[in-house]
Amino acid sequence: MEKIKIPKATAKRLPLYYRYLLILNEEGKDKVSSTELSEAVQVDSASIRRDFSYFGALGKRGYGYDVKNLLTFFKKILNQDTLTNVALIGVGNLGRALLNYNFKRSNNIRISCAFDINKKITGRILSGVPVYDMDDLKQQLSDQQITIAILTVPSTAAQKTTDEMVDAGVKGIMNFTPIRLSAPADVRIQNVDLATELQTLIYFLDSDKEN
Ligand SMILES: NC(=O)c1ccc[n+]([C@@H]2O[C@H](COP(=O)([O-])OP(=O)(O)OC[C@H]3O[C@@H](n4cnc5c(N)ncnc54)[C@H](O)[C@@H]3O)[C@@H](O)[C@H]2O)c1
Repeated sequence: MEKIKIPKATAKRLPLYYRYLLILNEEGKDKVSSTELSEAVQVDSASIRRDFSYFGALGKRGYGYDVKNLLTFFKKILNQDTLTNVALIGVGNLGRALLNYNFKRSNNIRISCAFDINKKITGRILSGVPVYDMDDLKQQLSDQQITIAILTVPSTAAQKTTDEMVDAGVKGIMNFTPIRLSAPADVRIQNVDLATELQTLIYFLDSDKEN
């Protein structure tokens, strides 16, 4: 499939659209208007129309969008036809919670291997996922062709493990540690920070009160 260059903000909204379209499809709905989509995913309809315009004329004026067509299209663009295997580094409190969470139910993502340095857990299978020693990182990632990893090690080990992951060919890191990692430019890092998200929420609630 031809790669379409789309703005980052649009790319972020794609999974939202996809999830809602799945629901509509399950309900047996054939078409959806941008207004209906807008209410469901909480994105203004002008943005929705603009987002969809990047993918060509998918909608017809006065008719709305064809749900099945859109689904087929998003499936391809989001790679939902293929299962993506990811690795988890650091099987502590947070790591175990993520292992327990079955990503596959809503997305085609699966944590297929985990790594740790703690000999008490390496060599075991937790929540159906084998936990390997960090010494096996390079070999396992290469064997399983994994280029995406979730990082849940203590902050003191964050940069060291990042260097190891980069050396093992990782190109995308979901970073749960509070450390701002340094990595080569071709490695994408997505930082996840509950505290910041909560602070944003508090900020919005406070400013709602003022208005
Ligand atoms: N982003 C968030 O919202 C959020 C929330 C909670 C925790 N965190 C962060 O997530 C990280 C993990 O937190 P936790 O509570 O699960 O910690 P934890 O101590 O329970 O688990 C860390 C695990 O990493 C392993 N580990 C240590 N050094 C390692 C290394 N060099 N290589 C591989 N594995 C190694 C440990 O053996 C342990 O199993 C911390 O950095 C914490 O600050 C982030």
